[in-house]
Formats: sequence, structure tokens, C-alpha cells
Amino acid sequence: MMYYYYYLLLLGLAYWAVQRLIVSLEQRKFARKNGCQPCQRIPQRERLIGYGLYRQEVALAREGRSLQEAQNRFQLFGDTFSGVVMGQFFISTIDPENVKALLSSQFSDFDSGKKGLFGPFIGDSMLTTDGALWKHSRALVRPHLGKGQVEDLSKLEGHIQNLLTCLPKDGSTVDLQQLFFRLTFDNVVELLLNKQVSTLNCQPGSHLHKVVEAFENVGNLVNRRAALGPLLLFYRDTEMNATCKILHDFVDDIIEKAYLKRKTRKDRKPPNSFLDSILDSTDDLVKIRFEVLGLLLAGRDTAASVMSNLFFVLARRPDIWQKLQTEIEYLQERKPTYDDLRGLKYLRQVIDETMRLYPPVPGLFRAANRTTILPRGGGHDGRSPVLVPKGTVISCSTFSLQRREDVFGPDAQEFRPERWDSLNPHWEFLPFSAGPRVCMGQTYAYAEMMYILSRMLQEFQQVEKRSEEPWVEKWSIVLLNGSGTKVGLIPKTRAIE
Ligand code: HEM
Repeated sequence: MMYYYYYLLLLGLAYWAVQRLIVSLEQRKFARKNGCQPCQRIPQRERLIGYGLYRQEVALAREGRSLQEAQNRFQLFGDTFSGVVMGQFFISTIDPENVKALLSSQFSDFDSGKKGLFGPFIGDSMLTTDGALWKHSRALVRPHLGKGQVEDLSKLEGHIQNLLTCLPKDGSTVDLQQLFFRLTFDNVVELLLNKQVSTLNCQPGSHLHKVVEAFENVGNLVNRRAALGPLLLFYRDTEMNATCKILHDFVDDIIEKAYLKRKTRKDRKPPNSFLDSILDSTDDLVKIRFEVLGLLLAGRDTAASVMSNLFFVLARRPDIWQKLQTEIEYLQERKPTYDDLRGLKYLRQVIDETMRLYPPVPGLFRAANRTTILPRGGGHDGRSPVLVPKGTVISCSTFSLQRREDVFGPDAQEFRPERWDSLNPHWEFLPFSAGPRVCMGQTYAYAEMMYILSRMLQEFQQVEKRSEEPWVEKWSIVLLNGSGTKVGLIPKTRAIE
């Protein structure tokens, strides 16, 4: 009987080996046909599992040095190199030609590679799906996030007023980071769900406070799942399940009430909110739940990350603060309109420079859904195509890409908004990604961030540095500053009408 199992095992192994051989021969033929050459390999003592590299990555992330190390590797091994981590073959690239292929010209060769990462949080929604499901989600959301939906800035003003009540008026120290996360959450809830909440003013222990805590926690939990790699398959994530329940209940309650109101209404008024429009497009409330949560996630963390990093810089650069003050002087005491914002050139440059040096999404990832190529990175000069076997994960560090000295100048590591006077990068500046999967909230995000900054400039004459701690990389769903944004804000003497 025992021999029988050995026999079966041997047969299985032989079948696997023959399959591997066939695939490998097919790949060689494909590589020859396309003129592929191997790219540089990151030195690894063992490349079957890549456990050493995994441990190194975990240590770097813990020490807040992953992004710096990524930059060092591109300097050492060139713009495109490969490696293996926890059994996963990967290619890292910051070659703009490859980035263009990955995000746009060869879009259909790659999947988003995020399936499973968010667990039960956002189910099969736009952020996690590919193919027909993803197309359907984008079509559902697209009409509701254009210029028409973001032009009315009066909703943002209500939340700015709440923020102002949380800021000390005597110039004492405040950490803006957490406040910006709450502000952007309140903004995006109103944008999407047409509901006013003030997490900025909610009491610890209240239901809303628990929702905010769950949202804050979900970023860390997703990060933990990402670090598990293939081991995620064997992980029972009870904490994630409990956190998701709080968030699902929060949005389900709002969606169900809006659904009943809309369906029982006699007059079919045109929808006046994102939620009403999406309710007109589908009756699938679970689908709406996941799309809404995905959008809340995408819209809250990213803009808050930019604003926190921006104020960290501004507190150290009074020259830039002053130049911004001069630019908004023409508004006098009037609150900016959408058209005003479009004319604030320096303000936009300051925001772009923040996203260049501290991109909220510092890495873009894709997984090859078929054997394909990247146009560059192979051979001694790195100019030949590179074979990308099916299943390969491709990562593009936007953090390193956006600090390329050949594109942004020898002072690429410095914060200099004026560089944007003469720059027009495309595949080298991707804070919102690009191609068919480009961020859907870009228009709203610029309007929101520019409005917040211009209103803070109107309210405060100075922002002061209140900590000597340097900027430290910290990973949540987005890139954060582990030192926070501790500043002192000195109010202007006159209030804005
Ligand atoms: C500064 C603010 C923002 C930044 C830097 C940003 C950045 C990004 C990036 C890099 C991606 C692509 C991720 C990838 O390719 O894997 C993305 C996707 C997306 N973003 Fe944003 N985002 C911002 C704000 C927003 C806002 C406010 C919303 C909506 C309210 C939003 C909605 C989305 C959606 C729906 C996607 C998914 C697109 C898809 O997969 O087809 N984003 N964002």
C-alpha cells in the first residue's frame, strides 16, 4: 500500500517537472523571438524562496528605510532589476518606457495584483478587480466624480470651520496629521454619501469615534496582510473581520436609508448626490457598499498624507509660506471659488512638489496575467527588452522615479516648487498613476487640497516648526511621516468673512 503512495508522489513530481520544462522552453522561444536579454539580478544567496530578502524588507520597513534602500538599489543595479521574495519572482523598474508599458500601452497584460490584500473590507470593488468587473465599477463611478461634482466648494468650507475649532488660537503646538485625516474623511463622506459627519469634533467612545478608529486601524491591518505575502492564504484575520464589520455597518446604514427614501419617492427628481446617482444605476446594495468604502479609503488617506507632509515642509520653509501668502493676497478676505483655485499657480506647484517628494502611493504594483515583455532593462546597457513570465509581480517605486536627477535636475532631492515653471514630465511624475487605471478622484483631490491650503493661508499668518524630529517613512495604506506634523499656527488678527 505504501508503495502505491510513493508511486503517486513520483508521478506527480514527474508531471510537475515536465510541465515546468515545457513552460520554460516556450518562454525561451518567446524571449528569443522578442530579442529579450536578462536584466540585472539583485544579489541573493538563495533565490528559490528568497527568505533572506523578505527578512531584509521587513526589517527595512520597521526601521523606516525601505524607500531610501529602494533608491540605493536603483543606483546600484540600474533602472530595472529582478529578484525573488517569498517564492514570488519580481521585477522592479523606474524606467519611464517600462512604466508606460505597464500602466498604459500593455495594460491588458497586467492585473492590479491587489486581490486578497484588502480581505473582506472592500470585496470585489474597483480597487481590487480586473477585466469586466473592474470596467463595470469604473463606468458606475465615472459620471459622479467629474468637475461638475466638485465645483461647489461650500461643503468643504463647513468642514474647514470644524477644523478651525480644533486648532489652538494661542500658537501652542498641535499635530496636524491626525486632524487632516479626520478632515478628509468628513469631506469625502459628504462628497459621496451626502451626509454631514464631524469626526473632527466627535467624542471618544462615541459610535462615530469607533468608526474613525476602525478606519485608522484598517490601514495597519492591510499593511500586515501585505507583509505576509503568500502566507496570507493560511492566515485567519479575525481582527480584520471585526474592523470591517464596524465599517460595513456604518456605510450600510446610510446606503439603506437613502435607498428606501429614493425608492418610495413619488416624484423621480434627478439625483443630487453621488449616492443617489449610483442607487439609480444598480439595486445591488452590497456592490454599492464596497464601491463606497473603496472610494472613502482612496479619498481619505491620500489627500491627508499630502496635506500632512506639506505642512511639515511649510513649517520649515517660511520663504515658501510667504510666497504663498503673496499669491493669495488678491483674494483679500474672500473665500476662493473653484475658478480662483485654477489660477493659483504657485499653490499648485507647492502641492505637486509635495507629491513628487512624498507620493502618498509610493509604489505601483501589477501582476503579469500572461507571459509578456517589458521594452527595456535587458542586456549590458539595459536597452533590450526583458522577459516577464506569467505571474511576475512588477513594481514601480514612484518615490524613486520622481527623484530622478536626469528628469528633475541635480537638486531632485530638494523641495523647490519653482522647478515646475519649466517641467512637464509625463511617465516620470505619477502621484495619481496613469493610463486606464488612473486615479478617479484627481480633480476632486486637487480642488480639496488647494482649498484647504488657501483657507489655512487666509486664517494663519505663520506656521512654525515645533519639533526637531526629521521626516521618517511610515507605512499605512499610504506613505506617512512617522514624526507627525507638529506645528504652531499663528492666527491673523482679522477674521475672514
Ligand atoms: C492626493 C490625493 C490622491 C492621490 C495621490 C491618489 C492616488 C491614486 C493612485 C496612485 C491610484 C492608482 C493606484 C494603482 O494604480 O494601483 C489611485 C486610484 C484611485 N483613486 Fe486616487 N488618489 C487621490 C485621491 C483620490 C480621491 C479623493 C478619490 C475619490 C474620492 C480617489 C479615487 C480613486 C479610485 C476610485 C482609484 C481606483 C482606480 C482604478 O483602479 O481604476 N482618489 N489613486
